[in-house]
Amino acid sequence: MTTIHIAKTSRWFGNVVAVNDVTMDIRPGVTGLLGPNGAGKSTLIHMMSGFLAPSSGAVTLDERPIWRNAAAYREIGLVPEREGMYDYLTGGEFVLANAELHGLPDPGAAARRALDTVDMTGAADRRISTYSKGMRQRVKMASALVHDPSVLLLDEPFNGMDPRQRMHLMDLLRTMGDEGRTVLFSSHILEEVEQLATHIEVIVAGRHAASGDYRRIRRLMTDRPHRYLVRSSDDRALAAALIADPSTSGIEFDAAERALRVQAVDFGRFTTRLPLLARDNGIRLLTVSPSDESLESVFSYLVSA
Ligand SMILES: Nc1ncnc2c1ncn2[C@@H]1O[C@H](COP(=O)(O)OP(=O)(O)OP(=O)(O)O)[C@@H](O)[C@H]1O
Repeated sequence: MTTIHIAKTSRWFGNVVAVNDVTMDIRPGVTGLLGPNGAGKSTLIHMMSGFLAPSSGAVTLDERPIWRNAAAYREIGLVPEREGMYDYLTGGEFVLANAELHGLPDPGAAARRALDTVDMTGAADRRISTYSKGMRQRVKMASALVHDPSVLLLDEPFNGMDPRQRMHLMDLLRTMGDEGRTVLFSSHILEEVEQLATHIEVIVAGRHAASGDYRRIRRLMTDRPHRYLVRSSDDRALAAALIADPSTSGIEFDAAERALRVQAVDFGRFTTRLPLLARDNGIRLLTVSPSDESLESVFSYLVSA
């Protein structure tokens, strides 16, 4: 059972601060590292896997520093986002080369076991250049697992996978988490993280924004104020009715859109109250559309909360 502890850790590149004073623990089981593009997920993962030194703070594996600690590397498997594979090798040769680099006592057996875990035994003798995106991903997984690490870190592993490959990988990661390994994967898609992770850490613009199980993260994301664009048969009367209702905290008329811009207190209350208010006042609703549903706006709300 292994825990990665990230303590007051920052990493900057020149004057770009990629990770800013982050503190979190990654424990056994499956953790999702959720954040929009450029949030600092890869930089954090590279520090956890010993590829990158923190500029300040510390990243440790059961109290031992990871940076420049070969013993720690033996306990960590990394599936990077980018592909650094030799296409002229077969999948089997690639995994075997990794087993040999780790200095394992029986590299052949270790490679066979890892390929079997990811269901690639049948395709192990084919060149990597002939593999689909999902097969390449599985071979990367096998290389990361070849030394039977207690920690598995995966950077955006579901990118470019079809639904079947996605399900297969989810099952595999779930099993590893259930076995007591410490599994962390990054993603910018909430639904993906919800399906798999028992624990979620959210990172935005290099800062740690939230942590908890998916219910807590989902609640944080839906209970925030929402903005809607609303058109109706009588915008003036609707605005008067809405502003008198506790579900609404602000309204303005957008002349260019010929619509109301409504700031709702929270999602659930507004969406139940709006149709009732319209009906009671004899108003027809023509358009109701959320105007700030991008993941970025959700994330920036979390950071400012
Ligand atoms: N080697 C580097 N040199 C300069 N800037 C970097 C370097 N690596 C990362 N950054 C910057 O640090 C920030 C965080 O990048 P990072 O790749 O960690 O984010 P991410 O959440 O993994 O995003 P993505 O999902 O797009 O890869 C970005 O602004 C990025 O441009």
